[in-house]
Amino acid sequence: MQNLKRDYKIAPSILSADFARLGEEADAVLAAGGDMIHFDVMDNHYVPNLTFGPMVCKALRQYGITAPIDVHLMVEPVDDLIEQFAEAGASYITFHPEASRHVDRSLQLIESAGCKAGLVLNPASSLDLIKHVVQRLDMLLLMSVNPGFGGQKFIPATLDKLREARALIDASGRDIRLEVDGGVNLETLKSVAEAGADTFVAGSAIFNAPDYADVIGQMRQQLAEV
Ligand SMILES: O=C(CO)[C@H](O)[C@H](O)COP(=O)(O)O
Ligand SMILES: [Fe+2]
Repeated sequence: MQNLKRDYKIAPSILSADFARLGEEADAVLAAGGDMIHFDVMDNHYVPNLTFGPMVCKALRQYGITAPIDVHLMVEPVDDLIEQFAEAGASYITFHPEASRHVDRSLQLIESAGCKAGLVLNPASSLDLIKHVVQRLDMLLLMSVNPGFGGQKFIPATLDKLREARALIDASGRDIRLEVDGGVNLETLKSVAEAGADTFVAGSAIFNAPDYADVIGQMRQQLAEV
């Protein structure tokens, strides 16, 4: 057992929630122990699926959600949506570097809009992509599935990449959250935490369970053992 003593955060992805009752669902996962809402924005262009935009983020804030909202942009281009999401109440805004022509500029736009900034790397994308912008990052999100859909199987090569990312983050001297997204469940969570992640997106593992508090409680239990 390692004792890493990280500040672990669980980020339920509302991609797997009942969209007809989104406010109640967001409330329920937070009451069940979730730390932040993971908000997957898909444009049917960068990824082959279509979800929701800033109006829905704003509606969640107006409904009374005060927890951080972690906006994962799977859109191309990126910049036009940054200000809109900041105004809609986003806390973190992360994007895929391949989807922005000027990655450093997009990161600066997020910071100037008053949000925490992050990059998202697909399974085949190299960690070299963060090398020259690491001092602008508040979050690095490693995809452990190809983006576009919930309920996919965790790609095991992510574990080595997480270990490398953890070393890069520790060497940077910055407080950067290392988030993992895709196929995180009670079978994969512990190995992901041991590999260095501190923030865990889970959609289907939580929303497809009959009792959100029970599954989040089991996740916390596993994290306490890392
Ligand atoms: O970004 C995503 C997909 O592109 C989702 O956040 C992710 O897939 C969560 O779903 P699950 O936990 O069911 O894998
Ligand atoms: Fe996501």
